[in-house]
Amino acid sequence: MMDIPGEIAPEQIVRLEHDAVVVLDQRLLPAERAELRCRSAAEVADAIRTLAVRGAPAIGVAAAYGLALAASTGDDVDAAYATLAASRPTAVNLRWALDEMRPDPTAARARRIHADEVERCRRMGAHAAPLVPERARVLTHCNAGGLATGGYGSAVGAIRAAWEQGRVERVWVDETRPLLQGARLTAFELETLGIPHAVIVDGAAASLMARGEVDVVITGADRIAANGDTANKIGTYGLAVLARHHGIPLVVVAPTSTLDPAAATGAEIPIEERDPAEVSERFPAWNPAFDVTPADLIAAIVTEEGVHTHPFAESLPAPVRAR
Ligand SMILES: CSC[C@H]1O[C@H](OP(=O)(O)O)[C@H](O)[C@@H]1O
Repeated sequence: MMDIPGEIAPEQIVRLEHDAVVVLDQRLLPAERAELRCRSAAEVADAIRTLAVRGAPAIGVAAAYGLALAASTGDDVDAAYATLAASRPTAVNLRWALDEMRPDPTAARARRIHADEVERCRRMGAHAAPLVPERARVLTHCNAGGLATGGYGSAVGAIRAAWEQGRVERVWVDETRPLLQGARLTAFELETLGIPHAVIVDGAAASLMARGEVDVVITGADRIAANGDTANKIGTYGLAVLARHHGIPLVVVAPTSTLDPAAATGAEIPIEERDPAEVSERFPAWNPAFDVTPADLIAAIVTEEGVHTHPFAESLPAPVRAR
């Protein structure tokens, strides 16, 4: 794999030290690179809740480190588990990672979970790249890069792998209101990777598609139900409807730690509602952080196990077990 100058290493995104879980504070990127030291599971939960660390796999990894920290400092592990599990409701990776850690809440197991998530991203990138047409103009939403997965990235990992195969002409980056994960984080990562890109306001995606400027839409996910219904950042469903209208494939890239076989359909996926002040300091607002895209609007779901197509209830693999 090519080393990319300036790429943020997995241990810079989130790591466990002897007395703290250290996260790169993504709220300050790209203007400032500052670390946040979380000295308890409660402080890790706060970092997840405030999106200092965010992205489904990355919050799972941070929670795994938080449980290992609690165990190493003699704190009540069950209480730490509950505190971390309650930090954000939608990304199933959070509960998956905590469940993987619970029988053996050690630093070594948490680090294994982190390393495995990054390796899954590399495998997903390799599976997804051939789905990207030659000279593709790719549209992506929110941030599903290394910052969101603890390294390499899921949707951005797929874009990176396709770029390295010469398949990408440019990337349209939805700014992704209200917290601008696209404009702040995805654009930053693509700049670091040297991949041509342009930030657009979320409302511009429709016109780009109508002008024939988009060949494929690639996103990450926060929870995928057994039938393939997919929860992702708010606005993804609208993109899916637009893509279907314009005959453009939507490809979801997510590790098996994002699969939730206990949710039969998207109706069972809890959707986080965040502080309306993130949308408007002055006026009333409604601020759901995610929406659900029905499986029939998704062309393919790519996990580290491969490319899965309809019917997803039969093609999706079981969630992975930590090694
Ligand atoms: C690869 S998971 C990224 C996923 O998480 C983001 O949400 P948030 O920034 O609120 O954690 C968004 O839904 C991304 O697609």
